[in-house]
Amino acid sequence: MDGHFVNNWTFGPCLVAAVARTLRQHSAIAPPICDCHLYATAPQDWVEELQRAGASLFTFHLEALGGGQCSPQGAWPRSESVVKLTRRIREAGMAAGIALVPSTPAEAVEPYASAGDIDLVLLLSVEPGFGGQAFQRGVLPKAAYLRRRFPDLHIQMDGGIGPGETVEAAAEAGVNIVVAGSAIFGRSDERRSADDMRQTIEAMRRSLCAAGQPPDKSAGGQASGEPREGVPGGRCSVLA
Ligand SMILES: O=C(CO)[C@@H](O)[C@H](O)COP(=O)(O)O
Repeated sequence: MDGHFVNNWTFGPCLVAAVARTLRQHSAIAPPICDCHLYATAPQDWVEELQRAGASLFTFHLEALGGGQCSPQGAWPRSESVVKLTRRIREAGMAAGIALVPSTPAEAVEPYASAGDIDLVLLLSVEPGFGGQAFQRGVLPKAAYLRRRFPDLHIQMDGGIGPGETVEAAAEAGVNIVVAGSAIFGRSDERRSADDMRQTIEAMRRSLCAAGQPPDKSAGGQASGEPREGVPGGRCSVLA
């Protein structure tokens, strides 16, 4: 958070570097995932610095680059500045993600997902800026729509998600990565809370597998359904 795109400030590359170092030492996932979601007006200014800091996933807001608007004819553009940024992110060796605030429709990201410009779409399920807000169920149809259109795409959801109803609804809509703040940090049962959410997502992936959507083995999918060629699904992940 840069204090411009949202009215809040979090941290920059120095802390990302410290987190990445800690992840390399302690994460059970090798190589670890260092997921950076930029609430920044100029995400393009941070690519190389975050790559050097150890970021593995760089997600920026489509709205920051003016990409959340459709044409008067109702068409969603594939903006050159967005494509250029996704290329730079990938050339720097990171996965590229596009984030949408709750009011930006899923269609806005379709041109990039269709063209294979991105690895992930992040759907915010709260207004950006602060943790501890209530989950907005209205974003669920966006996830379901994107999952139908792009079975291979990582769909991440962030905001107001915790064990139980919210993670279940997200998983059912096709989300395969959830980000949780208050459901994990500052709780005495943080491990249980994270495990619980992970299990919910994995169980949903398993049932989608059974219905013909097996896991993406290349991404380390853990669902147990028999993989069927050409019918992908996402890796189950909980990021905190
Ligand atoms: O950055 C944001 C919202 O701006 C989110 O990442 C939230 O901070 C997640 O926290 P909870 O909603 O899970 O408390």
